[in-house]
Amino acid sequence: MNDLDRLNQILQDQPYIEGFAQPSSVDFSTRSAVKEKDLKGREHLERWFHHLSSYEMTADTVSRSTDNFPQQILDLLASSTEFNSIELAQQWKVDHQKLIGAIKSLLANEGVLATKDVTEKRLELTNEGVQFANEGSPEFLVFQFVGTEGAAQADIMKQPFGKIGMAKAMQAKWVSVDKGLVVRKSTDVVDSTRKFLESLRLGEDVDENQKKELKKRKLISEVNIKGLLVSKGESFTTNLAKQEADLTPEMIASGSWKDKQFKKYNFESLGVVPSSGHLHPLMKVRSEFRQIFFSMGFSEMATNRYVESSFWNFDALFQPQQHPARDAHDTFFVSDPALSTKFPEDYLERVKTVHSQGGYGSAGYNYDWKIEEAQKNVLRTHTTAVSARQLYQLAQEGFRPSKLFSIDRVFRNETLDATHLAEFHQVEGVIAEKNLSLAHLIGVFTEFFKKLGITNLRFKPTYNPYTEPSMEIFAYHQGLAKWVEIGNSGMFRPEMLLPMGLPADVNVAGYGLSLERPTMIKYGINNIRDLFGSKIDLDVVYNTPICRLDK
Ligand SMILES: N[C@@H](Cc1ccccc1)C(=O)O
Repeated sequence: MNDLDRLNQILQDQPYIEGFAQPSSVDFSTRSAVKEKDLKGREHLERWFHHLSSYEMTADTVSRSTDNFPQQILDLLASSTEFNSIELAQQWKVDHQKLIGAIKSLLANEGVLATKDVTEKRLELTNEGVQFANEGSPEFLVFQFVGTEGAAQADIMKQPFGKIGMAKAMQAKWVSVDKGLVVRKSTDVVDSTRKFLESLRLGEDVDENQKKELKKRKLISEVNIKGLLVSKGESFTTNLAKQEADLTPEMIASGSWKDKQFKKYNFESLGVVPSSGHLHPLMKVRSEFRQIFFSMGFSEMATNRYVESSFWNFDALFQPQQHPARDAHDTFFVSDPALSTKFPEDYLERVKTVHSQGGYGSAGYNYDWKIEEAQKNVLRTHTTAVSARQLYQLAQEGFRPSKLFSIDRVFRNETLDATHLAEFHQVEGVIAEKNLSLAHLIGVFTEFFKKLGITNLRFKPTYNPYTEPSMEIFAYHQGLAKWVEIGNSGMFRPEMLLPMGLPADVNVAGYGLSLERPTMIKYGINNIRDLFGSKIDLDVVYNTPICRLDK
């Protein structure tokens, strides 16, 4: 009889072996299973052949498939009164927790099972116990190491098992030492420590004295295992009807609900996490900035104008028309509508004059200022365009001391990299006050950044077309251990303010910073493209904390 015939014979004699899905027909030449859907092909077959050749064909020697656990449990109960889950797990050689899971799933069917909690004391191998069971006890390793030739005690001591192993092997009289040389005293020894550990691991019992010794060596410890004593419930069945989770309109219409079994409500189960909106990290930091501005008496400017004329974005800010920032390399020009047509006429005239001829004590730039250039629409390159409109407005309404801020998007035609995007957010503050000095501005910064937790500021002179003097603001970054630029600032030039109609003794200080940089620092994000833009991972948005505990 060849293997295939043997297998088929067995299948005929014993059509069902617990825990095994059985192949109904086997193509031996390819060793693959055919016709049986729930066979995991080759792997399963291999277990069959292994089984055929090495064991008696009894259910107990087959390690159980967990596929149909609940049904296996019902079948077992049908022919017995009760079982203890801990013992059954051992008998079936399956993970106790998996068995408990299957029992719990059956408990969802009311009355099928009855259970009682049981606790059993078990001996479990400690980590060291597991190691000894796997690799051998240290005393045995020493015995092996010594070999028939003997070994230097110093060499043994260098081994990880050396110290304990030596002591135990001496005690057991397996080895002896003479002038630093360790030799075997016995020819044949048995690593009983390992054997006992292996037995305990398999759930077999060992002699009480041995247990005591292993406990003393901290190789095993007693643990309480919680299990279930399971018996038939008042409506026990081996044939579970599928339980419906939902009562559907169709069931009501057809009346089929009357014959259905419904799952019990589980009031213990956790609810579905409600889905809700999440603030983007940038918006979280923006709201922090807003609160700081509000607490310092600032009011917010309207920033709902992404498309701005060059006039407000550049000209009103005394930025000459040939300035490189106005180049298409740096600025996005809008093609439709390409031009703005409405400007305050006399103000536009005054801006033209201050650029081309000077005035208010300034020599101007002395060039041919063209309205066509000022009309060109751009995506605003800074929120200072918003500030310019607002300051002009302030002059029209009649000057009053004002503290204004804005936080919104700006656009620059940049090469994208880890720290640059073509659109980002600016945080901008503007303070208009009579006889305001640079000292006031520094005072405002100090206060503003203190509220952000940044106390160490330095200033460096810089150039902006619209401010004089201008300063870059630096802060010491503990993490990077260096000074990093955090903002740009300055006192707006009279060439910008006086044409607007602001009184001559009014000074206006302004400062700007990006929203992205502090957000990246606060949330530990290294690449700006992880924070903003089309490639952002939505999980970043879902998972960033509302509240951070900054150091
Ligand atoms: N607009 C400047 C910031 C700034 C605002 C106000 C005054 C001075 C500088 C920038 O884009 O960096």
